[in-house]
Order: sequence, then structure tokens, then C-alpha cells
Amino acid sequence: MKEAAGAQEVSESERLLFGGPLRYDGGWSRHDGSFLELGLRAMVLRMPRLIGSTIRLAHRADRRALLQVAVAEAGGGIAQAVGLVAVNRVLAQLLEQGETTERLAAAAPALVAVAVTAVVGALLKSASTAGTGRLEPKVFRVATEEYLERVARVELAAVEDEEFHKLLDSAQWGAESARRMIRFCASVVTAAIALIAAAGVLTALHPVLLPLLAMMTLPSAWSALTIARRRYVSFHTWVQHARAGQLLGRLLIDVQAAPEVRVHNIGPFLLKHFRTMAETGEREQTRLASLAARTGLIASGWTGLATVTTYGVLGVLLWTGAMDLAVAGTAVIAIRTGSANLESLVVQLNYLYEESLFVADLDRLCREADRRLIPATGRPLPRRIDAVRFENVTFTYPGTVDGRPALKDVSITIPTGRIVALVGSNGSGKSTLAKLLCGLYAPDAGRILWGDVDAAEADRADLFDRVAVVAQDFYRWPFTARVNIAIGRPEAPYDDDLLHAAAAYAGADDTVASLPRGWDTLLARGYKGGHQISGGQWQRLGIARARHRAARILVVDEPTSALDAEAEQQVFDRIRDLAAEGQTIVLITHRLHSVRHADTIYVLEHGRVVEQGTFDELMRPDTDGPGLFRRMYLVQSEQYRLDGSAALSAPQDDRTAEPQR
Ligand SMILES: Nc1ncnc2c1ncn2[C@@H]1O[C@H](COP(=O)(O)OP(=O)(O)OP(=O)(O)O)[C@@H](O)[C@H]1O
Repeated sequence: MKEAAGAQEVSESERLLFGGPLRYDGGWSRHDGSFLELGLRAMVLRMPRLIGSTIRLAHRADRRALLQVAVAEAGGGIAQAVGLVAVNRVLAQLLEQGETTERLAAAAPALVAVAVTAVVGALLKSASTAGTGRLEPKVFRVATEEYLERVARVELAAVEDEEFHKLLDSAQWGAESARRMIRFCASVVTAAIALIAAAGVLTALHPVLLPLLAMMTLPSAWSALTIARRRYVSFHTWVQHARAGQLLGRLLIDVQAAPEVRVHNIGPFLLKHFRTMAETGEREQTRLASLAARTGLIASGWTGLATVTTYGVLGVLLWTGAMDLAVAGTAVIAIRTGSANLESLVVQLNYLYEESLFVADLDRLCREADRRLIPATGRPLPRRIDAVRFENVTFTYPGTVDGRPALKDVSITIPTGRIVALVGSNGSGKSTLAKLLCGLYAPDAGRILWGDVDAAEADRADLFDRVAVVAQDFYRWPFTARVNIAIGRPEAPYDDDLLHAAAAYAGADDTVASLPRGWDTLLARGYKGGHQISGGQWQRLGIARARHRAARILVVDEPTSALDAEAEQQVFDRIRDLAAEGQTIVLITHRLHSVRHADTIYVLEHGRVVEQGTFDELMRPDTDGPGLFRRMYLVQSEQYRLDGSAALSAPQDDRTAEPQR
């Protein structure tokens, strides 16, 4: 694609930091619904629909304000039209033969009409400004809510999909564009009505003047649309590049990254690449600007030619006596007013066009999100189930480059009220298995049965409701301590007793008590009153959150990696108590001593279950399997034996620490 020229120039920063070019080669424009593939004809055909959808948004946002703007703009257009006719009338009277006083007297009523329309026009303009000002932020909010509400409900796979993310990037501009479209729609109405009036006056003076007027305006219309289309193509080609550049800027001020930025002196490194990325972006802007200048110059040349032709035709009409001098004078004024109106209409339509391209992206995101929504219906899960069973489950993450499955032919059983442990080396598939259990992904092959209901057909809301997760990378919400626990059940009223009980359960009560504003302490540095807590303290809050959720199955993925030895022991004791109370526990950990009490241990390796059994069964030297668990356990024990004495005075590596018996 010609417009995307320069898209292939790849900076060293892109290559080094992001592994290659962050540009789109135009392939996106072949996607369903792309404006550019269809060209200007499509714009004409689609714009009414997009304007319609913006007006519907406005209607939903504030009906009264929309009505006010519509009436004021239509009224303003009519006032301008009447004003123009009156001005022409005044000129016609003044250029008549006869006494000056008589001509002035004859022009007086039209002069009064000019004054009245000017006052009415000004009043309506201010009414429209007030209405637009009220409407615009509401349209922005409604448009933003529309896509955010959908995006929050799409499948996790969609959120992780790069194409979907790109749509999200441009759709965010779409909401802003919908807001701006209100103003441009209003201006188009005014300009169109005024133009109709000017065209009417011109046609009445001489029919040939109307096509001449159109001819004068066509070049600038062409240039404006061409420049807008080029800007849109460029935006899409560079959208990820721009995001990556902003990311570098943000990293420099990120609170989490701040210590490393300083100690490792990463600031100059990031700044250097920020500058390179920005300069690459600037070159694209320069390219667009020089193309725009060239297009503008060509358009001006054509406009000049058209203007000369128009006045030439007027001269010929005068010369041949086909037009009076008085009429010709009025015609000059009408041509000037008409071309100004047409120019303004073209400019407004062009803005509308440019914005509507982004509103179309928003539209596309909403359609794509609708296609990828988590189904709202499904089979209800049985009230009581004996177990969740994985039957020959295979799963590959969408978009995996080498296509290697994260889980292969996995069959496990998670009986209700029992502790099931998943162990294995890094990347063996433990967390993936937990995500499938939680209903975040669906297997490519095999089934996950909740009692006799296949999770693929189950009511997902029901399924989500039954699980609580303390993920390895559980989210540290930048809110107060209270919300960080209560968000485990966001729909439930905030009951302090329940929150306190959950905090006490996870040993987070001391943490909360030590905070400067207790439960109301904001746990986010960089905000007023924001406070930072340690990794272990966060982990306790994460466990408290999962406890507060009080779901039937608790999935804990490395729950104690940041806890001190005493707290770790406490957490495992508590988890055991939960199982005794009937809650099902799925425990993922590298600390093999902590799975001693599990009812079943599954050992994963390269996405497969390679061993299963109780701790004692897996520790037997004559075990049937490859003895992986036993070997891993012995390595950890050995590590402890070697480090044992040192461990008394120095902290151990958590993952290789010997079991505390
Ligand atoms: N969101 C994802 N998208 C694509 N691939 C992923 C994703 N998450 C994990 N993987 C890949 O799936 C495989 C299994 O990862 P998983 O996180 O399940 O391992 P794990 O056993 O939990 O490892 P660890 O002990 O390090 O936590 C790995 O090869 C990993 O690269």
C-alpha cells in the first residue's frame, strides 16, 4: 500500500526491545468492514449509518440536550439562509437605478431582516454551544462504557490476542471521536442549510453559476479527504509503535520499576530508546506533512483555475448581455458566500469522515467483542458434585508460535472436599491446568466434567462462582486494604465482620492493623496517602481475598512463596483446616514438603501427568513411575542438608528450602 510507505524502516530500538517491527503492513485494511478497502464510495454509503449510530449514542446519553442541539443548529442554518437571501435583497435594491434615499428606503425591510436573523442566529448558536457542551462528555462516557462493558466480559483468550488489542487501541480513540462527531454533525447541518440557500440564490440568478460553484470547491474536498485517509492509514500502521513508545516513557516514571531504574542506571538506556522510537514516529509525521503539503498545493492550483473560469464565465455573461451589472454584483457576493459555505461544509464533512473512521473501529471492536463474549447461558452445574474430572485434556495457548501444547492428554480427578496437589518443574503446565479448571480457557480436546456436566456447556457464571483463586501473579489492586479483600466478592455488601474474619484467617490482620490508616489505607504508591506493603504482606491479603470469596473450590498457586517460614506453616495448616470443613483445595507449589498432607499429588512434566499418588506412595523407591517426585524431593532435602547450618543464620532460597517437619 502506497500510504504505508516507510512502514518497514525498523529502528534498532524496536528490534532490540520488542524483537522486530511494531508496524502493520496494511493487512488489517483487508479485514471485514475496513473503510479503506472500499474507498470513497463506501464512505458515502456508510457515513449515514455511522452518523446514525452516533446520534443514537447521543440519544441514549441525553435526549433533551440532543433535541436542543438539533433545533438550535437547524434554526441557525435557516437563520443564515434567510439572512443570505435578505443580504442579496439589500444588494439588489441598492444596485437598482434611482435616488439613493429611495433605494435605501426600499432596502430597509431587508436590512431589518438581516439584523433580526443575525440576532436570532447568535442566540441559537449559544443555545447549540450549551447543548453540545452538555452532550459531548456524556456521549464520550456512553461510548466508552459500551466497549468497556463488553471487553470486561470477553474470553481471556481474546484479551491476550494481539489483533484484539490493536482494535482496543483504536477503539479508545473511537469514543473520543464519537464525542467530537456531535459537534461536526451540528456544524454540517448548519453549513448544509446555508449552502442550500446560497445555491438557491445562485440558481435564481443564473443556472450556470451552480456547477461553477461546485467546481471551485471540488479540489479542496478531494485534498481534505485524501489527507484524512492517509492520516488514518498511518495511525493504524503505527498504533503499536506509538503504544510501545508511550510504554518506555511510562516505565521511566513507574513506581514498581523505580528502584531498578535507579540502582541499575536504566534511566539513560530507556531514554535513549524512547528518543529513537519517538524520532522514528516523527519521521512518519514529517512524511505525512510533506505529502499533505503537496496534495494541498495541487488542490489550490485546481481551485485557482476553477475560480478564474467562474469569473471568466461571469465576464462572458456580462459581455454578451445575458446578465445585468446589478445581477452580476449580487452573483459575485453569492458566489463568495456560497463557496465559503461549501468550503465549510466540505471541511466539516471531512472532519466527520475522519472521526467516523475511528467510530467505525469502535463499532468493529464492539462486534468483535460480542463474537468473543463469554456465553451468558449454559447448563447449570449440579448443586452437589462428587468431583471435577479432567478427561484426556489437551490445550494449546492461542497464538503459540511453535504450536506446542501446554497440556497433553491430561486426566486427573479433583474429589470434593479433598486436597489435590500439582507439582512439577517450571513451565510443566500446573498454572495452565488451574486456569482450565477455573473456566478461563476451554480444552482443545478432552473434557472437564463437573459431576456430569461438561464445563464447555456449563453456565460459566455458575462455574466462576464456585472457584476462588490465589494466582501466582494475583492482582494487587491499587485501592484500599478493605477493597483489596472485599473485591473477592465485589457484589456482596461490605460486611466488616466477614472482612476481619478473612484477614485473621490469612494472618493479614496484623498487617492491616499496622497500616497508617488501617483498613482505609490506600495500597498504591504515587497517590495521596498511598502506602507500600511488602510482598509477603500482599500475599496474606491475596489469601484473605480468596478466603473472603468463600467458594467451593480454592485454587492456590504458590501461596507462600513470599512468606516467612512461620507464616508459611500457618497458611498450610489453615488450608488443611479448610479441606476438613469440606472445601476442595487445589494446591500448586514447588515446596514439596507442603504437599505431604495432600490426598493426591499429580506430578506434571512437559504438559503431561507423569506420576500420581499420595506422598508416601510417590516417595517409595520402587514406585512404578519415573520417580520424578522422589528425586525432586531428595534434591530439596540434600540442599537443606548442605545449607542446614548456614540456614540458621541466613535466609534460604524459598524454593529449595528443606521441608520443616
Ligand atoms: N498466557 C499464556 N500464553 C501463551 N503461553 C503460555 C501462557 N501461560 C503459560 N504459557 C506457556 O504454557 C506452558 C506452561 O506454563 P504454566 O504457567 O502452566 O507452567 P507452570 O507449571 O505453572 O510453571 P511455573 O512453575 O513456572 O509457574 C509454558 O510453556 C508457558 O510458556
